[in-house]
Amino acid sequence: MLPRRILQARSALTIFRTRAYSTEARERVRIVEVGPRDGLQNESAVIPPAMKAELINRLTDAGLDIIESGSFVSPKWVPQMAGTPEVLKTMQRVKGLHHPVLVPNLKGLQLLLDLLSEQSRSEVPYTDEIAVFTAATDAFSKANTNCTVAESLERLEVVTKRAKKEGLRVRGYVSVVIDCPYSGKVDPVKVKDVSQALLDMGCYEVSLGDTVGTGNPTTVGKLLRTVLGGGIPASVLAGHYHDTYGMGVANILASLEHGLRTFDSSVGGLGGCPYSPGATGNVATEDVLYSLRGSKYETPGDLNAIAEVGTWISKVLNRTNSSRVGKALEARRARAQLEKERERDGGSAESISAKL
Ligand SMILES: CC(C)(COP(=O)([O-])OP(=O)([O-])OC[C@H]1O[C@@H](n2cnc3c(N)ncnc32)[C@H](O)[C@@H]1OP(=O)([O-])[O-])[C@@H](O)C(=O)NCCC(=O)NCCSC(=O)C[C@@](C)(O)CC(=O)[O-]
Repeated sequence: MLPRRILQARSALTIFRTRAYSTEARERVRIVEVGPRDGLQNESAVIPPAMKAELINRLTDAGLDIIESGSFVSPKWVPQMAGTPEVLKTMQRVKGLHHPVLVPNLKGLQLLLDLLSEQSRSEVPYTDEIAVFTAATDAFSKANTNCTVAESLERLEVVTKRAKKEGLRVRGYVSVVIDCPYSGKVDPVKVKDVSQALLDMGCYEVSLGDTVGTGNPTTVGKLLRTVLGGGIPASVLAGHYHDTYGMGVANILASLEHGLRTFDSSVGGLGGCPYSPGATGNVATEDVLYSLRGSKYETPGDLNAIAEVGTWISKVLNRTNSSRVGKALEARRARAQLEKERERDGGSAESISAKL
């Protein structure tokens, strides 16, 4: 990992380049980095707030501008997300960046508002955005938040209205948009109806969660045709695709064809879902960025720096890096390092291959 100052300079350069390119006809794709929330919530160990803040800082330094940073949910339900207030207080905050946090009910919102009220007006707020979440099936909704979809929508309407009154942006999630681990195939019409309900209550965007990660371009395409055909514009939709079957990138490319321009991803492919047994993490941020390299789409962040974060957090968590691109870049870095050592030490090509 490079020193933070160098990374900061590099991400400033990325931002500069991004601005420079913006006069050309490249279309901007928004990336919502969900590793520090969706990723870490699924680790068997409870991660200390300082390490979560460190992950967020490294992702910020690597040039990502929307980083989901925690949850105000019951610590009895998801102990891994306890300590979110400490995370928000200690992470570096940069004006203009967003750090959405998940809020399931009024109690969670009140805890967040109490925290925000500790700040002076001149400070960069701990966060300016919450994410509310529901599902397309009652079975998943009950497992995740102990209420039916209809009950959750009632609950979230109150939360959304109050949050907006307090000046917060509200993003919505619909889980299990393709398959539900408890009740099987999901009707796309149900996804459309729940998405519409979230938009009607004031969410600025709805993220469609293939929680189980069973979707492919055909099923995701069918879903999007139904949702878009129901009158919801692509500009208010995001794709949140778990990579269980390795279809995350393919589903994003298919979604781009349908007009979506916002995608959730997690560094190193961290994550899963505590209420979806067997589901793996989100599509890796590194894989998404690499898949769009050289295309007409412009993405935030420095791919190499993000890949370094993926390597670092995978080591810290003692898990395999799930990003194919991250692993390939790491192997390339290791090789370059060995070549540098050879040049320095005058070692032979054979000794390098032996080390590799
Ligand atoms: C919604 C509840 C709270 C209902 O859970 P409940 O048990 O019905 O709630 P309750 O109102 O009866 O309260 C039970 C206890 O929790 C406390 N409590 C109640 N609310 C809060 C709160 N906000 N923060 C802290 N504490 C809270 C409350 O005070 C009480 O404490 P006690 O009296 O027992 O000591 C619970 O089910 C819950 O927290 N669920 C969260 C589940 C979760 O975080 N899931 C993962 C995120 S969703 C996801 O990952 C999918 C997504 C978004 O990524 C998209 C995709 O991939 O599909």
